[in-house]
Amino acid sequence: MNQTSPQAPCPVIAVQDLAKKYAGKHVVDGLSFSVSPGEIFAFLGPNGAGKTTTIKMLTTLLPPDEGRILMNGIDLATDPMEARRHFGVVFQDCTLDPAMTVRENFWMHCAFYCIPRARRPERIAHALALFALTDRRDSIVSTLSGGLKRRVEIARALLHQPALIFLDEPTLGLDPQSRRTLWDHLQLLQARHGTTIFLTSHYLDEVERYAQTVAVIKKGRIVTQGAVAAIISHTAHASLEDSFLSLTAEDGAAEDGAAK
Ligand SMILES: Nc1ncnc2c1ncn2[C@@H]1O[C@H](COP(=O)(O)OP(=O)(O)OP(=O)(O)O)[C@@H](O)[C@H]1O
Repeated sequence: MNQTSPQAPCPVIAVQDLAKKYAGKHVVDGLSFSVSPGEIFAFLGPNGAGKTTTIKMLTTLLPPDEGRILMNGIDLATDPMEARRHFGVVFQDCTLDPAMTVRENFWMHCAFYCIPRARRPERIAHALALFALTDRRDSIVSTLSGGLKRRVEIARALLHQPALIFLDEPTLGLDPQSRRTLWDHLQLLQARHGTTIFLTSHYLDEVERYAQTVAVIKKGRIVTQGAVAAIISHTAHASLEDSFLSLTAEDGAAEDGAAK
């Protein structure tokens, strides 16, 4: 009998001992975790816990003070340009050009990522179809609703066909219908393309319903990580929200506890 166990898939993200200080105080303090291919991974924490700072380091926008980040095996410290081709990112603040059409915004992104001109129409058509935006392709972005803008931003972030997408609070500020539609599209993206989705959210009911794996941080440190069901069961609560509240309780001042 073959004694070798099946090889675990190479993580899309492998983070080891990541740290960042502001004004001499750690806001990210020795994070280690990995994200498997094709999963929806939710990175949770109270306000000010260090989620956005971590995403900025994972997306090469901020250099870590310590630690190592591998993306599909590529070391961000030594080859950030190559690593950038492997991910897309959508931050909380909209970065679309409001005066341009959806298609023009997509074209700009293709140009930025040096996608050959001949391939751009097909890529753009595919991204529009995946997020049910085809009939909005010639709309000026400023005329779109918040939910549509968010879908446009996510679809745009996929034009260079990244294996991984970072979404910082993707459903923040959207009405229930728009949130549900967005999740439907994210699930489609995961099912059809196997895209790994790394997100932050304060909507823990959504995370419980849609994510497979969760890491919870508090004051820059991981307090738990694992499968959603395992965390709920381990903490002996009825919901992820209850588990989260018990895991991050204490002084109740995570928001103000980190350096400003
Ligand atoms: N450029 C900066 N200079 C100094 N302190 C900063 C800077 N950016 C963030 N911080 C501080 O670092 C801490 C972590 O911030 P971060 O934005 O990463 O938290 P977060 O978990 O994303 O919070 P939220 O859920 O509110 O978005 C906070 O105390 C914040 O005030």
